[in-house]
Amino acid sequence: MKPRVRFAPSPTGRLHIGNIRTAALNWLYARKNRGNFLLRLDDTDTARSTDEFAQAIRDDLEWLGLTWDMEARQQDRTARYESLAATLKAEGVLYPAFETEEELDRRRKRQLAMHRPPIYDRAALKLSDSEIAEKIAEGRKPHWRFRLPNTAEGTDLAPQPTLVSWNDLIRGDQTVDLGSLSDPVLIREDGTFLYTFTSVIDDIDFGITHIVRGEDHVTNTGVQLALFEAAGATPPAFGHHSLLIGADGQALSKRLGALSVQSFRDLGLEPMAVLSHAALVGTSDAIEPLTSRDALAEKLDFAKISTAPGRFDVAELKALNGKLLHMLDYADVAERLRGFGITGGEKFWNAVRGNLEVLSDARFWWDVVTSDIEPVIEDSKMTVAAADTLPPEPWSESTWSEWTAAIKSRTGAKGRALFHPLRMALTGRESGPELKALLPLIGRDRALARLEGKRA
Ligand SMILES: Nc1ncnc2c1ncn2[C@@H]1O[C@H](COP(=O)(O)OP(=O)(O)OP(=O)(O)O)[C@@H](O)[C@H]1O
Repeated sequence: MKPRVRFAPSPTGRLHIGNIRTAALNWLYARKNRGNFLLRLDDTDTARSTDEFAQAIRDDLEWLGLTWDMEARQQDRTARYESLAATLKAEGVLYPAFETEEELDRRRKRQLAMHRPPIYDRAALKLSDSEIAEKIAEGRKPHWRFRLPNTAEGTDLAPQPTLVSWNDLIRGDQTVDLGSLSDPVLIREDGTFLYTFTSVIDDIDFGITHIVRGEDHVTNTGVQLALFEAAGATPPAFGHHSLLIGADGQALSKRLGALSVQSFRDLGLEPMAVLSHAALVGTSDAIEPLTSRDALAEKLDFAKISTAPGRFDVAELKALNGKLLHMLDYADVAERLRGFGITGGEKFWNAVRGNLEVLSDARFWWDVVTSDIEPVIEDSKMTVAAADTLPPEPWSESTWSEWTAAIKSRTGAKGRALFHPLRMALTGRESGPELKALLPLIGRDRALARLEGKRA
């Protein structure tokens, strides 16, 4: 069966590199196995979800080339959630509870003081139908809890150790003890649904075959497996990857806006560099740039994903971007270079591509070869000799070695003493692209003037 996977962000902020890792692993899995990738916007939290964030998520995914075969928004599916909720309420799988946050907090503190685990005591399950009706008549609104299947015959309501296991695609055998958890609230007092519930219904309805997400969801998976069963559905396979943390160990959150895809776009980074980094960080593969999504998909192997948290350093991403640019052919970038006003063609691109961090850096070297710069004369004896021996045009890539051989025999200088003053005079910079490639692009008039210390 073809896999169907999904990426399910809440539209409550801009996607960060950790979210992108989840999106990339799912997308690449679908790609590798010729399956489908769904974008699901988990916007049941209406207070924090916005259309602007939803659109920004689409834009970021498109920029990365992570296209989707179908989109769903949870807000559009309320009728379906309500209908399944009604069934589960009638079956007693969902039950009403009326405690306030303060009351629950008091109980938790009491349990902790008695060295008991602070799990919900199921007091609401003891309410009779008439007590419930009375509270509702008083205008009180219930929230609804999922009765976890963790009691044994004849043990009343006391939770018993109840192990739920699955073979995780990434972490291997996993077990969650439903006996150690509170019955989760799935419907709030205002009637809105919580993620645990809506996510399962959507995964059933959309025929999701593999759920790949961050390990922040491992416990959730135990509960959701029980929910799949309560809804009479076969659960999909699950894989939980480690979370990414920032270089200084900080957690990432959409709400904080740190390390967002937008910030990478603003820096001028290439989508394939971001995608390569997102897919390979925290795996046993070296982080290297790949120029195509298909090549990245071929490399995907859940067995290679480490369970330790991955560290993300933007400096590494920038270095990766530089490596990627070095691999690109002129045809890949020609149009964008023209957009920067660069008309130097393939020769210029091949000369400078190894010295760029982001593509727009090419603009600087374009100015070096076509506009006036301030030369730096470090060693005038050397530059005078260089000006004297500068050969006539036409120039080629061999001009540089012929010319520097002539300067060397005239001055006796070699190595750095020979090359550094020439570089400083010709480019005004300590380092940069190979001069044998730059020199013909700079041209004789400009080179001569710069060697004479003139702005040219
Ligand atoms: N730091 C992270 N590293 C890797 N994956 C992550 C990270 N944070 C979230 N994810 C994954 O991103 C997907 C989308 O999750 P979600 O929308 O809840 O993101 P979030 O960043 O945790 O959001 P928020 O900060 O708004 O709660 C989930 O599958 C989640 O596991």
